[in-house]
Amino acid sequence: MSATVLVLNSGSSSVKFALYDPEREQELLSGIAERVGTPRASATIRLPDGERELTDLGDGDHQAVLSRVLSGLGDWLDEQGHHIAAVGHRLVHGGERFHSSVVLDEETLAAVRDCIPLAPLHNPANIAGVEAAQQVLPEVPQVGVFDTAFHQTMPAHAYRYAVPPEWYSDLGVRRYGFHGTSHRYVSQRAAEFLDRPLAELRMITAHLGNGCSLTAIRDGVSVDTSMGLTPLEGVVMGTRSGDVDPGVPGYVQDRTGAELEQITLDLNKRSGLLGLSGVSNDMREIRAAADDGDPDARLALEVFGYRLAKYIAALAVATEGVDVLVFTGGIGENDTQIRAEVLQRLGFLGLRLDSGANDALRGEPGVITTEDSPVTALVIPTDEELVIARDAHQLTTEADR
Ligand SMILES: Nc1ncnc2c1ncn2[C@@H]1O[C@H](COP(=O)(O)OP(=O)(O)O)[C@@H](O)[C@H]1O
Ligand SMILES: CC(=O)OP(=O)(O)O
Ligand SMILES: [Mg+2]
Repeated sequence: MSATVLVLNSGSSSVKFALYDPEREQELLSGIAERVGTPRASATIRLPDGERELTDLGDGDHQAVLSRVLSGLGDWLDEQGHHIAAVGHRLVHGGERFHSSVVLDEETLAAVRDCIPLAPLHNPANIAGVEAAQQVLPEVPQVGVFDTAFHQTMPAHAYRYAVPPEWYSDLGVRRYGFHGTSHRYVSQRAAEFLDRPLAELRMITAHLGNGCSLTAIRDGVSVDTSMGLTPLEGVVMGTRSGDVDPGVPGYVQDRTGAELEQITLDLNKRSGLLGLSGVSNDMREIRAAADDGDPDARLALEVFGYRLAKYIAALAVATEGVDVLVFTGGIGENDTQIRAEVLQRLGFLGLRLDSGANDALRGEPGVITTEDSPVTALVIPTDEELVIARDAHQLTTEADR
């Protein structure tokens, strides 16, 4: 029987999962469950020989979904001679407590629960995933891999906000940063790709997916990042506003009488590319609309690109100059136009676009600047699930080594 690692990314309405062979670092299957928490929940498992649809997931909660997915996989696992030796969970917020991944026992899980107020939109669903896995696979160790952990190296001048001191001391109001698993992975892969020691590179990584964030990396560690207390701060995202004047929610409340909760939801779900374009939160659809001449879609793209370049230049202060700029995430890996625009705007920092190389690169690693460019920009596909599988494997086999 070969030991595999199940990776779970449990959101409030969807659960993404993947199964890895940790020794070969190979993904064996992946899948997604949608409309989780409703009786209409469904799941798709992508196996090497095709897709399998699972419906009839009971009441559709995290436990029912996971239990059905595992029973649906049972035969296949047996046939292949695989068993699940560990489960790795994406956990969004680990507060100041977690600087690295951790085996989830009663004590550590309680500490993750303590972080719920910091991430009320993410942590409860993540924890529901852990509890479901504990129920369904009671003998199997569970590991938590935090979005925030990689950023715990930031200096105080980068993570403190200029707000009343008890907001920090009593409430934990500070910059935490997110997508750390992705920033950590692509920074290491970029150094390997360039065959240079990571510790010597002043690097900025741009994770551009549905959520978007940038990280300044020096000596291989995060020294600043664009997301803050929550994943709402920073650059423009699919549905999130990124930075706005902190006076905006109060102003909107005064003018409309809307509840703060609703305004926060609007900033998270009805803003960003979706809010500006009025078309979609999906970059491909916005591009298509802009190509058809839609002025709002064009403006959305301009704001997105401008704000991205502006933020990269700001983070160059944290790295004290830039050697390497990395693009990743669905947009960073595939959208050649946004990469070209950002590089053109940042020409003054020493980025020289190689248009041919850039246009040719979609979803694969590669350099997109010219050979004489003082700063190297490259594309590195991210793989958060692989990192979670690696960490889960390492932490659960360490004791045997
Ligand atoms: N070929 C493409 N061209 C431009 N954008 C793309 C392309 N493929 C995916 N994207 C964009 O990537 C974003 C999703 O990124 P992804 O990393 O998959 O998201 P998530 O954060 O959910 O993991 C969407 O805006 C999508 O439109
Ligand atoms: C924390 C965060 O922004 O995650 P995502 O990009 O998956 O929404
Ligand atoms: Mg992704």
